[in-house]
Amino acid sequence: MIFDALRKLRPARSPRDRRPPAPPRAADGDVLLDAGNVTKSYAGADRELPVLEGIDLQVRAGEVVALLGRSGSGKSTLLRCLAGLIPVSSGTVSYRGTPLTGANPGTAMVFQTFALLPWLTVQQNVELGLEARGVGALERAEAAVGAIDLIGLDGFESAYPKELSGGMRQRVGFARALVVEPDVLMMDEPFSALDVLTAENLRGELMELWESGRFPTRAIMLVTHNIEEAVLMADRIVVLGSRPGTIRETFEVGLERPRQRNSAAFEELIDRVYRTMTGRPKEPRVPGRPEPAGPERRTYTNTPLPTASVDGLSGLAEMVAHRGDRCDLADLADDLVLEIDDVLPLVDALDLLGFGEVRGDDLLLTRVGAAFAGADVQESKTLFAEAAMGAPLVRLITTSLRQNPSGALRAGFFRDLLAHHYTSEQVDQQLETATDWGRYAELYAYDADPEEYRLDEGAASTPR
Ligand SMILES: Nc1ncnc2c1ncn2[C@@H]1O[C@H](COP(=O)(O)OP(=O)(O)OP(=O)(O)O)[C@@H](O)[C@H]1O
Repeated sequence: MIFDALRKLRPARSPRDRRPPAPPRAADGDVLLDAGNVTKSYAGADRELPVLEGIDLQVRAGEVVALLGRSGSGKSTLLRCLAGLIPVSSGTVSYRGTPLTGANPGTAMVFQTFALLPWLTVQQNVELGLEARGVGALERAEAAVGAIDLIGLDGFESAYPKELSGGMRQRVGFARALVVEPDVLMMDEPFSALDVLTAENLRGELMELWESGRFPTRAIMLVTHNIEEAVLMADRIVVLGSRPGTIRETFEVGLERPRQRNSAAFEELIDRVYRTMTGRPKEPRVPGRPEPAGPERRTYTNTPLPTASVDGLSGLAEMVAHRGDRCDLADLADDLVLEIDDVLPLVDALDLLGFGEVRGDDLLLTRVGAAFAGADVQESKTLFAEAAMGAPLVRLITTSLRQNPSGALRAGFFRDLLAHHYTSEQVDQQLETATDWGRYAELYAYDADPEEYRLDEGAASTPR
């Protein structure tokens, strides 16, 4: 309503207004965004590291599309490619049939961290997007007031971000995106920095606006790591696999709005998505290389260490042991109010160590996993040392140290090896895990100064 009123009020465009004339309103089903065979790589130590591969995705008017995937699967990268904020490495992204050559004129972004300028008031922050497009002061002010009203911020126009709660700051983020009336509103984990109740409230208001038709956008794209949020909000859920990010599965939600969280259909869909995300990903296919005939040997290049501490994975193993060595993963995460992103690396770690495996919806402890969960500290260290030698990076560090006469090696040596295959953030994460695991297993010790691994004194008795 407010935006309708705003449209009527809108003064003639100022001569400085550099915005292209608004395209006609897209009809439901019209393709707004079209990604064709998109790949994206980032520069690594000596080559490009693939993040997205072979992405074909269309976003149509009238729909809410959620992108789900494990941490690092490339969700934000894909969103940024679609918004034209970063260029694709190959393939095309089109907006209303025209390939992008820069920022997408039909999108605006809401960020997890709000991205507000602290020295500007709410009103000035909201006007920013319009100012960049050369919109005149009067029109800017009126449009900002409309967006501020729509998103429930009226009364806060002259407040500075530091005076606002997290929820109100994110409302400013929404108003700033909506004020440009983008065809597609893009949201990168917009609720994940907010407390549960604030997130729930804002999510609900947003969906009410969307359903009421008062929203000035024709489609929404949402990046989230929260399966329930995706099922609550989206018409279509696209699940990305990792390394590189490919579309693993697409779910049509098809549930009536407002969605009933405790309906059987809602829960069934959550379970299906959960299963897709917890199931073992297929080994990444390298273009041009034939599929391996048998299971590929695990190496540090194809099997990264999950970001899971010994304490975390032991805790999960103990909880599964308490439930009879087998439990429904989604139920467990639900009972503990854990995000899937927190659980998955622990599950991956149990799997990599041979302590657990996922079958359908369930996580099972293996025989050795059950023994590990029930062991005293010394036994658990022995079992862990044996299992950790099956983790390629831990084995690499241990055998390299054993073969080095001094029994010591700079962390930089392993950092350099990993940098050929992983981004620097992933290298740091993996070395952190390898340090934690190796120390606990008493395979090796690590000195932060001068960043050096050395064989643990008790290493002679540890497995080869
Ligand atoms: N500018 C960059 N330069 C180099 N590597 C990058 C850059 N941006 C992202 N990456 C890497 O690309 C991979 C995908 O990152 P991206 O943020 O797109 O994933 P994501 O699925 O959104 O992850 P998360 O859920 O953790 O936010 C990660 O390994 C990340 O470290």
